[in-house]
Amino acid sequence: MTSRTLVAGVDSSTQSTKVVVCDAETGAVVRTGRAAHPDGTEVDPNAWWDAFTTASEGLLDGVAAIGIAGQQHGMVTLDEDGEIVRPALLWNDTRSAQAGADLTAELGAETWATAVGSVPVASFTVAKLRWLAEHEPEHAARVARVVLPHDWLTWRLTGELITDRGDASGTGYFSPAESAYRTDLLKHAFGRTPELPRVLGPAETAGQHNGMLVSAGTGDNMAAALALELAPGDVVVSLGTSGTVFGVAETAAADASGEVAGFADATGRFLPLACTLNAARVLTSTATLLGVDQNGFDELALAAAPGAGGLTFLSYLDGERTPNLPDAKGSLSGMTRDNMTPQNLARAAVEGMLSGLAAGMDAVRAQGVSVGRVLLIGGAARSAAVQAVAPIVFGVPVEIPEAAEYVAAGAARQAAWALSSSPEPPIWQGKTRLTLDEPTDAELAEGIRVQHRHYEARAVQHGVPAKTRED
Ligand SMILES: Nc1ncnc2c1ncn2[C@@H]1O[C@H](COP(=O)(O)OP(=O)(O)O)[C@@H](O)[C@H]1O
Ligand SMILES: O=C(CO)[C@@H](O)[C@H](O)COP(=O)(O)O
Repeated sequence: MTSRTLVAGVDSSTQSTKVVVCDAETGAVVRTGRAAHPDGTEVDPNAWWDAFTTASEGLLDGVAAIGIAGQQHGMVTLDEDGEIVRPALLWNDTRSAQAGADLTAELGAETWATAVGSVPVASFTVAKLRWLAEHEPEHAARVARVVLPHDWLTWRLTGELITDRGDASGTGYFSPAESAYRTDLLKHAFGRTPELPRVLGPAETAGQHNGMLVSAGTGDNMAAALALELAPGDVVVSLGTSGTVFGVAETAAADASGEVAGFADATGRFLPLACTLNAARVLTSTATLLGVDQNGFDELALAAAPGAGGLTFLSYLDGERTPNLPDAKGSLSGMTRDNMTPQNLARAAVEGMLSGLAAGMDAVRAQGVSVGRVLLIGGAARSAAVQAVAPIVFGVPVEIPEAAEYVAAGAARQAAWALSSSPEPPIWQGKTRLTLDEPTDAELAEGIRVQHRHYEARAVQHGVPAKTRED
């Protein structure tokens, strides 16, 4: 009997760590594990290590290589001794909104987009570092190294300060087009240049851990793209804590409007991406309000007619990133005595959350990404209501890849690639995909999108620009 080679992939995302162990040749999943992260937008990185240890317990025997994918942008600061200076500020922590606005005003949106592919809103590491320099100078003074969540976990495994193009492209001080750090921009934001992790190529090796090869790792969205083997016309919509829309591109994006982040991917190409702060948790919060569980929520939403009787839910429950309204609050509009039902509210939550992503899809499309079909992934893609509403709101065919942890699978595929020393990632067996029913009433579908855009435009018009806020 020939023994098969095993590889592991880790997804250290906002709410949890997931680990998958796969057959390196076929990609077949043989073991999985999971552990929760603490809530909150600032987290001690040691909690991610603990979650990784718990989630991977008993899974890694006989594994030849491992790759780590992580939530993007989080600011992990280390001192001279490698100690954590302060809890990491996560991608969804909006206290750095003013810093992002200031950086944009100081150099101009066009300059940032050209230099690093993105305009620095609150999520970007560069804005968080500016916030640290301004608000916690005693912590800033201790910072000797700045890394991202996946870099920190890779460092814990290997002792090497390593990153990859994909995750580095979310810092705001790395040029995806040039594949090089822009330390001038880091210095501009932070006042000096702490040590940064070395950027590896897609199939390079970061080091070793307990006899396993450790690959470069990457950001969670880049890992999902690697797992899904995106073809031209494929656009992913991921419904986790964040909502993201992205496709693979051959050239770097530079959107000075700031709606699309011009990231690099994990294969040497590019990953234009729009991100919202409000996805799966819009549904869970609304379910809690309605006193139902996820299945009960789906039943309610599916019992309402498309359009939710005219209710429009602008789901900015955690502020918003796209559009850039860090201080926005959610709103429910169009209420009448007739339409205020639990069914319509549940439906409006699904339609509102997905409409925000449809707007992101328009922005990604405007960057030259063709949208032939949507691949829907992430925790909330499991929702029957989401599956019913997504084809209506997106207006293109929607497929649900076979239930799987795509971020962790992408990290595992990267590990298999690093192990193979081949120029291309291994070809893994195609996963089956469920094609969702397409809408029959295009006019109604357009009505939902138009209504959402109307309220979104109003929110943008009345939104408080970061530069006029009082901290
Ligand atoms: N059937 C479902 N309906 C709606 N939401 C769901 C469902 N299953 C899981 N979720 C939600 O998905 C989220 C987790 O998704 P995940 O993609 O793992 O997030 P992240 O990667 O940000 O940690 C949680 O908020 C969870 O409540
Ligand atoms: O900030 C972004 C993308 O730019 C987020 O997508 C984070 O990478 C967090 O991802 P999830 O935990 O929601 O998957």
